[in-house]
Amino acid sequence: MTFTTFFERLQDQFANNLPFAAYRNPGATAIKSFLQNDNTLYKTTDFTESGFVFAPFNLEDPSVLIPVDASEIMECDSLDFKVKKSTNSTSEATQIIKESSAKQDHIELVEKGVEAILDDAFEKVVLSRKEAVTISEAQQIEVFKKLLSAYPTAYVYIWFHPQIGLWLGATPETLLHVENKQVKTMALAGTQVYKDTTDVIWQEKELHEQQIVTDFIVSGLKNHLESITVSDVETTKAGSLLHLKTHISGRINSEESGLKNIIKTLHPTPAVCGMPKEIAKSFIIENELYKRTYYSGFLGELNLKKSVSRNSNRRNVENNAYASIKTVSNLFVNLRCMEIQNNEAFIYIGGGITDGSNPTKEWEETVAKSQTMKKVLQ
Ligand SMILES: C=C(O[C@@H]1C=C(C(=O)O)C=C[C@H]1O)C(=O)O
Repeated sequence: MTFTTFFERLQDQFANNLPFAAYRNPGATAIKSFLQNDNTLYKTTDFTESGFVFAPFNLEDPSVLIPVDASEIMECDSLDFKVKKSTNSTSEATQIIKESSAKQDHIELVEKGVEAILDDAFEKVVLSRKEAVTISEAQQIEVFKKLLSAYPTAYVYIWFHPQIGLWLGATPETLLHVENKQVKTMALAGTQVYKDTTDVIWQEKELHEQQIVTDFIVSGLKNHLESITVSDVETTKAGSLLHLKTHISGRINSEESGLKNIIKTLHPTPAVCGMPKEIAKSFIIENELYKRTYYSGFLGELNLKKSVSRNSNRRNVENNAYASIKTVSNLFVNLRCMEIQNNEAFIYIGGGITDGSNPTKEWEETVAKSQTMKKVLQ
């Protein structure tokens, strides 16, 4: 399908108020989409269903599914398109007024978090905020094109359900990649602004907050996986930011260790919640000044059947005999994202707090992270 037809179909789906998800995997050129045939709000009950899942931060709230069986699946290539530059409509004056109270509020929230850590309530907590930016209504699907163009190495998506809303993002963080029994994930944390090099020095605070994430993931996965491998920690670039990343992989060791149990063990990881998980989660729900809903939840392909041919040299007919079906889930953490309501975009941004956190610097980190979305709203 051509890029133009693909986007016309997305636009029609949106105009008809029908649910859809469109996305491009990190580093890929194909853009895929699920267009749901009806406007039902389907939910996953145990992550055994097949489709596109959109799950909240708090799994006590429902996870939405666009089922394979109720959808048309389309695909196009993103190689051949250019994005038009448009002018920014946000008034600087309004931005400044909104920012001054937002800054004070976030600093106070972080101070509260640091105090709780010093009181030994927990070791790490990720604290976040929501910021409104005025946009023109016509921009909605155009913003997705801009994200595709600006962030080739991120997982870029647009997701819509008439009963939930419109979300977009360009996230650097994989929650889980599962192919049959093979599982891959990552520990991503620690942030600094990219300044022309990835060869940078990391402070103790960042190394510590990222190590908490690695340790949590590895110890949780030990109950579900065998042959676990953990890479060295590396610096990775996400837009104009740098993070610390460790790759973790292994093989599911028993039938009981299904996707549901692995998701429940990992999500939300200390990259977006904290350590210990449940205490940090309660602190977030009680103290953040808004409800996260789907920010820092996860989304992506759930239990899709994909056929793989074992020998690409054979002719088509024989290929079929050699093809096997694998079950693939490709889930990403919903970060660097926004929710669009009419002519307002709500950007969601947060950062990891430990005993070494400086509240003003944490505010600045959220400002830097907000640029990932603001860049495509200008
Ligand atoms: C919470 C966010 O990002 C997470 C927190 C990070 C940090 O605290 O340094 C870095 C990457 C992400 O794991 C966000 O982007 O909103």
